[in-house]
Amino acid sequence: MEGVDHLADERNKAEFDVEEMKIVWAGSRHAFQVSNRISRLVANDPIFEKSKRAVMSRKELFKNTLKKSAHAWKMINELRLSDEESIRFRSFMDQPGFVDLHWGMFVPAIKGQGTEEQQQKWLPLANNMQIIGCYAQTELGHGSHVQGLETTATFDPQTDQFIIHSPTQTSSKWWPGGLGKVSTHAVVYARLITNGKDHGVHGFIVQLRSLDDHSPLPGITVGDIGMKFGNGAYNSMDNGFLKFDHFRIPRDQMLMRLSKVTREGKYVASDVPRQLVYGTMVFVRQSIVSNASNALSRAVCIATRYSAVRRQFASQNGGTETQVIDYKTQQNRLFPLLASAYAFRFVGEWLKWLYTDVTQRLEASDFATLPEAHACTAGLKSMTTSATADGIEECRKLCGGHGYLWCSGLPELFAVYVPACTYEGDNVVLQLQVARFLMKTVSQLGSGKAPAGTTEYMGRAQHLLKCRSSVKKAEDWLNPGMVLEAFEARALRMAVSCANNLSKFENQEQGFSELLADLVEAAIAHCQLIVVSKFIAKIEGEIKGKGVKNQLKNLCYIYALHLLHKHLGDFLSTDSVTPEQASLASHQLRSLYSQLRPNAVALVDAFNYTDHYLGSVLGRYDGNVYPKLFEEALKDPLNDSVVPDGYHEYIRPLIKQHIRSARL
Ligand SMILES: CCCCCCCC/C=C\CCCCCCCCC/C=C/C(=O)SCCNC(=O)CCNC(=O)[C@H](O)C(C)(C)COP(=O)(O)OP(=O)(O)OC[C@H]1O[C@@H](n2cnc3c(N)ncnc32)[C@H](O)[C@@H]1OP(=O)(O)O
Ligand SMILES: Cc1cc2nc3c(=O)[nH]c(=O)nc-3n(C[C@H](O)[C@H](O)[C@H](O)COP(=O)(O)OP(=O)(O)OC[C@H]3O[C@@H](n4cnc5c(N)ncnc54)[C@H](O)[C@@H]3O)c2cc1C
Repeated sequence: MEGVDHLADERNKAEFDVEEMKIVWAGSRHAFQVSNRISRLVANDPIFEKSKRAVMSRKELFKNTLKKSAHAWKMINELRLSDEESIRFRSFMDQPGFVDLHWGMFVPAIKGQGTEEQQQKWLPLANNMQIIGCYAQTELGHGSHVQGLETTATFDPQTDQFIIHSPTQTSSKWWPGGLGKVSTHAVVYARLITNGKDHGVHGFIVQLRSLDDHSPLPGITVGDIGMKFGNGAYNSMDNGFLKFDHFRIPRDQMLMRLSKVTREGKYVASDVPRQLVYGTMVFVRQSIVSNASNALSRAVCIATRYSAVRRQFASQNGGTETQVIDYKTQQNRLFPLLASAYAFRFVGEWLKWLYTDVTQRLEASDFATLPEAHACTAGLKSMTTSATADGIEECRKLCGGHGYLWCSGLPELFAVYVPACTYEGDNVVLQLQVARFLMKTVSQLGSGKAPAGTTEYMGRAQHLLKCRSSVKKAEDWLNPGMVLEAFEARALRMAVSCANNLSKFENQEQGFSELLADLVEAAIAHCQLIVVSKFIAKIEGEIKGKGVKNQLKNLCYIYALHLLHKHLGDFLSTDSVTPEQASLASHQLRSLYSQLRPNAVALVDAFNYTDHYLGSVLGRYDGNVYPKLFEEALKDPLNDSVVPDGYHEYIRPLIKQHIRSARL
């Protein structure tokens, strides 16, 4: 029935102030107001309609992306939207496209690695979209191993130019988003060579296409790398290839904030760490963590609302059938994902703070926290994207057969999201960076240098290596100190065990390669500790609104205890908990699920997503699922006619042949 709220009973059960929770989720009242206004602006504009993406051809989809991006840009200018509002606008538009890389990587690369003069020259052009840029780092042969890139930028002192060249097929740039068909410019990463000496990988601003007719400049071969996973999905993006044939650029187009080449061809390295050339990746990894909570919360919102609508099997005494959300198995799969969405939100907020802090320190030439910022952004990017990709797929299964329909919104969400486990650093490669950082920290214990920040707990090694959890009853698992201690003990003991095993090898690098799998597990344990500790910090802070804090506490302990349950092998093998304590944790978890149950729909309403953004018949706000599933089915091109195209060619002859042979 149109206009009826099929989830009204669920909403009436809520034991907290949903409006206040919306503000906690958004981060502040201001952020909530911006999101609320901008999401509705996008939802109400027919240009941003997105229900036909799956049935569009690649060309139609790409052109549709261009149309949406141009319209968004027009509105952003006409309405004089601020940077914050514009970012929200693009996010609610919900269509991957070249603008993501222009604003997300090209502009930040110039800001982070360009000199003042270079910024003054290039940023106004980029900010007005008079040039459109991308981030061209990865090559056909190398992505993870950045130092293995093959593109060269050789300085020619005669002409005061760099000659950008792709010496091999594997040196072709391959993957950059926005490169294939749109970008006029790119920040290209290439090996800098002066006077025959290779100085490693540096960034260069390179024009690729004519600003008059968009044709590639002489010496440039560029195109799209082809279809990717899923219909619609990430195929709106023109990921591209690029080959240079001795292409020349002026010397001042090398990004020279970190190091420079003089007119005479002298290479001058500054005293800042060379890793700052990776700064754009650190920035994007940080934003990907916040984005993980967006993607996971969308999937969880769909699965929660649908699980409340969907009924299967009558209860034992007959009567109405059971809502599938009332099955403990459904709760055990769904509620930890709901808790994870909140957990990733809060750790994302904290990571944003950490990133801002390290950026300010770098401005003041304080590089001390850079390794930690790198480890946190790399590790949390890896951990949250893996959990989110798995979580979206679990939400699809939680919706049964209908979850597999494109109109559930989940297949496309998964297809768009899953490359996040690979881009901005393969998730295993990134956890190994965390592991290196942890091994270094462990090796320095006892050296008098106290670990700080997220490794501060390692400074309490003497206690954490010996302590026994004092949990005695299920309620003890609601004690933040006891939960944290179990996670700290597990993370530290896993890291120390790796370090001990490493020390048995004469060659550290060889030992590291042998122990890669254990090292990744230790890194994940450390990252999970960070997320749990930031969630606990959140619930210990000031939180307004009736019942809001209570709900967040439940979610926090569900998050922590489900991790304990999932990684029980780690907790038991490191003696961080006993089997009895683990069983008390499972008992507590079941009780928390029962407490969360009446609040589940309200907790996903607090995300404040419009039906447009969700893009799901199953996750509709009003829960009016079944008639809308029919409506969607009838819109399919196959239903344009009752007798399908091809009947006369392929079906009728078969049937007729069968009838003939049956008569024989
Ligand atoms: C794009 C955002 C758009 C937002 C706007 C739209 C709004 C929409 C809303 C939300 C958007 C959310 C985001 C969506 C994004 C979609 C677009 C995706 C686009 C994808 C782009 C890319 O993939 S770009 C290419 C990324 N490539 C990689 O990540 C490569 C991975 N490899 C590496 O980073 C490094 O090479 C590696 C870390 C593996 C290091 O290798 P190694 O050889 O060991 O390193 P070396 O160079 O020798 O250095 C050793 C030393 O340095 C330390 N270190 C390494 N990296 C860093 C760093 N970044 N910072 C600081 N320190 C670093 C390392 O630990 C070693 O230290 P020591 O051990 O020596 O102490
Ligand atoms: C959708 C999408 C968009 C992208 N956009 C851009 C872009 O805009 N610009 C850009 O420059 N790039 C872009 N990329 C490229 C992306 O950054 C790389 O694909 C990514 O960094 C992974 O590198 P790779 O492909 O070389 O993987 P590989 O390193 O080849 O990974 C293959 C396997 O090897 C394993 N492996 C590799 N090294 C190690 C190791 N040292 N130890 C243990 N295991 C290892 C990995 O875990 C993985 O299982 C994009 C990629 C995708 C999928």
